[in-house]
Amino acid sequence: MQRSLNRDLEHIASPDPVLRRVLAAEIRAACVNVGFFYVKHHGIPEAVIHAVTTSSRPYFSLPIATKTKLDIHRSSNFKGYTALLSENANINNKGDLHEGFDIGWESIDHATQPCNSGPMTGPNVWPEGLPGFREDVLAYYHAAVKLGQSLFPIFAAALDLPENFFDDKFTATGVIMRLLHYPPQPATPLQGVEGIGAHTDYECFTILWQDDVPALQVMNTSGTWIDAVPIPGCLVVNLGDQFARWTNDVFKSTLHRAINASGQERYSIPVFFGVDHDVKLEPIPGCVTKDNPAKYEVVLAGEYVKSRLEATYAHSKQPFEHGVA
Ligand SMILES: O=C(O)CCC(=O)C(=O)O
Ligand SMILES: [Fe+2]
Repeated sequence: MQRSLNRDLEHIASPDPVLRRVLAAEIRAACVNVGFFYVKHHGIPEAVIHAVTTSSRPYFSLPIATKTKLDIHRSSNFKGYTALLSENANINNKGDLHEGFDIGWESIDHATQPCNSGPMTGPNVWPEGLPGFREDVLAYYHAAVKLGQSLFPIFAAALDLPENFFDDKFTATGVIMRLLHYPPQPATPLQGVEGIGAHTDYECFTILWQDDVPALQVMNTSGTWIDAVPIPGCLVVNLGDQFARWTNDVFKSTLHRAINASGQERYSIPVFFGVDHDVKLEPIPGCVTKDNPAKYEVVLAGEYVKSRLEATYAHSKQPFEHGVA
């Protein structure tokens, strides 16, 4: 992915509307043409990133039996551990060569209760014996939520909407965060096994931290895979299908995949920004025109994400349904 797709968020909350409009125009160009961009000056403190990435490694080094105690199939709302090959982002593949740990909204201090996030409502599950793990993961989650909250007004401006358009549609209860670990795999992957198969994301947008091991690839409009190499100090932002449906494909949700052929372990952290579960994804004003007629049926945001998650994990569900695992 070109370095010209690097957006500087320094002025994201500037009181100067001209600076915010310049940023919105740059972000619009990336969203309409590519659906992927890098961000620098994103505001997530280096110490918060360091803590969560340092906590992620010992988590994945836990014995498999410890990790599968919290297997995502034991949860009714997609929380916990996903084992190697248990997710399958591309249904034509055989399973993804990564393992993960998924959480949803939770207050750091237990003081506030999350409001209803619809079908995904439910407590997070936390492994025992890793002091500081929950705190480090939640600190990153909340810092990422703050960044996502600051991006929504810019996306709104990029769509020629009032900057507060998403304010009553995003309370952060639909935000899912994953710690991911990709073991190395051969440079020519076995047929049907990639780190994560070609897919589009399900929510409005994703903020991705990746370590310095390259693996992520994005498909361009000619159907060629382009490397989205890690850039120090930058995060990747990509749009997902909630935004594509809502904007009638004015904003692009682009196919991407990861293949870790580096010979080293790779770690990444995507945070997926879904809007509140009861938001109807009806075409945003201005996105349906004579030349761009409505393409999608109207769906509820939370039901939509739930159905996509169910499809992703369906192929590894059986042993849990029959109580074997
Ligand atoms: O790990 C990565 O670089 C990409 C992860 C991803 O695409 C996803 O989890 O949806
Ligand atoms: Fe993705």
